[in-house]
Amino acid sequence: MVGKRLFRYLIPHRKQLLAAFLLLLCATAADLTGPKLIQIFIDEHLTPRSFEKQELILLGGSYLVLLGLSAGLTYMQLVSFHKIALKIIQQLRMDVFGKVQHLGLEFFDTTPVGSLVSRITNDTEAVKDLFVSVLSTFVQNIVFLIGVFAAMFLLDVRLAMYCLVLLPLILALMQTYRYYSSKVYRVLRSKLSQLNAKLNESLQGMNIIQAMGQEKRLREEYGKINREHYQAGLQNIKLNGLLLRPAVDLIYVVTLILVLYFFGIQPNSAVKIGVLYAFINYLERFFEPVNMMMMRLSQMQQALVSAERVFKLMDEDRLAPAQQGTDNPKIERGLLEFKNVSFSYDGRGDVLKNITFTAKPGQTVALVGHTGSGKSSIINLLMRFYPVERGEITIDGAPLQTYSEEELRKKIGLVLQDSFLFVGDVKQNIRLHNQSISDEEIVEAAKFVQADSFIEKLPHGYHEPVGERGATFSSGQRQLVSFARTMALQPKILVLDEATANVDTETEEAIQTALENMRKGRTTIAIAHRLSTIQDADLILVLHRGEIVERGTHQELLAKEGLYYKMYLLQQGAVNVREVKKGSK
Ligand SMILES: Nc1ncnc2c1ncn2[C@@H]1O[C@H](COP(=O)(O)OP(=O)(O)OP(=O)(O)O)[C@@H](O)[C@H]1O
Repeated sequence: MVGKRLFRYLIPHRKQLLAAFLLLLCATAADLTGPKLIQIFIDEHLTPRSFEKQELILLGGSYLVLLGLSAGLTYMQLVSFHKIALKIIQQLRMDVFGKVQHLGLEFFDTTPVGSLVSRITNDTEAVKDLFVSVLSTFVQNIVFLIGVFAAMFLLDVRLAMYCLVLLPLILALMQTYRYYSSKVYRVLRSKLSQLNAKLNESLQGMNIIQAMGQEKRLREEYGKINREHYQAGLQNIKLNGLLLRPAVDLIYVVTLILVLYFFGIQPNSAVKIGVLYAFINYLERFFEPVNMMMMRLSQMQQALVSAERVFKLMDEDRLAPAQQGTDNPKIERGLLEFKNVSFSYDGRGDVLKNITFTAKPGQTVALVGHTGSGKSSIINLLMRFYPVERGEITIDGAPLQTYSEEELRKKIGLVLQDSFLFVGDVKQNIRLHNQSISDEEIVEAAKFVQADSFIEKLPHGYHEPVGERGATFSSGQRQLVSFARTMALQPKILVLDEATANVDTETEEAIQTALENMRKGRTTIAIAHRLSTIQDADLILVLHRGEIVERGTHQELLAKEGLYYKMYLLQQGAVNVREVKKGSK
């Protein structure tokens, strides 16, 4: 199964493969003719003591030419096989990377990032070995073996027939090795994956780890997996040590003794000494490729286990929800409706229950509620990160799932609490490699969200380098850059996960002004953690355990004296609220 799929990757390269194979044949033929020439030298010149100069020059010259030819052809075939192998692996990596990009967030919720990295890098690397060294070694050595056998038959049929018995013995040995080693390799690869996952977790959360003094615990956890990895590695080495070279060597020694006993040491042996020399030479050459193959068998097994893991990832069916139908509606106005939407991440408890609301074009709808009440889940569905299974979400009257990915991403701008910046510079982070956005539009977008003033002050302005995750920028600055990025696309609908905590007053003011500007004229769905920022919202939805328990404007909700009122009270302090209420009456 795995082998078949890997084989499919070879098909586009069949012509190059054939050429490499021919080169290999020629190289092997050149290599194998050597002992034959030496046999002629021993039997026809050395034993009868006939040293005809011209014949000897011819023989010696041919031997040298053969050596040169064999070296040249070997080089060429090696390069050819490696080229094919590298191309295949390049394709495999692209395929698996492409697949991962289309997986749904549902998949990422349950798969450690480190283990994915392990599959895309380590496992494909192991598969590369299969094509780079295993395949060429196997093809080469099988050809070599056939050549050795042919030469043996030409030399002495009887001797060669005896040696044929070796083949099933060696195949049985290979099979036994494969059976045991695949088990060990599976453990080994999964431990490596776990090591990477733990490493990733430790590096990602370094600030928290250091702040909470978790270094020792994580070191211990990492150490535990590392020990298990070592144990599996040790088992593997023992298996290799026992079944690979030593077992083959043993067969070789026994065969050698038998051949010498039956054909060599007998006083009136019918076999000539030159033939015996050449035969033993061939026998040695027979075991050379067998040993090579046995050594590669370990790599092959490792590669097959890795390929199995890579293909499992490629077969993953938790895909990101895709467009359905071919209507290709366009978002023109920004009318957004949730109709009786219920949702569960795990198919057990509902985290959203019967959510129904309408955001008219240009309106701001704010989502408020305690932590875990379902605010982000509403956004996750609206962004089509998860499929809507019960109820319906429509935009401008068309169901969400009928929109193309491109239309959704272009017309719905998302600003998350934790702004993610890519490695590159500020300008690239705003443009995100969208060539339809001009430099002027970038500056315009930055000005629009008040990011311009801080960017201008950076030593390299818009070309200021950005490191991984934008770690050298403050959270407020990251937020402003991500606002500019969103606004550069001029979205029709804005989805905001408000994050104004942890920024200085000046930046907060800039952010608030930016948000106000951004919301103008476009439908906005905003998660508000601080109720003071959404008082002017057209509709406020108060969520509690996945349900909308209250809805209305700020004043209406205060008048109700329900959950919103209590939340507001907590945030503002009791005295202020009473004043606010009095003022509103
Ligand atoms: N990816 C997920 N997989 C499974 N359950 C999830 C996932 N994300 C959230 N939940 C659960 O869904 C519920 C709603 O979470 P959600 O993130 O929507 O709340 P929230 O109101 O946005 O909270 P907060 O204000 O803390 O961000 C919670 O009980 C949470 O445990």
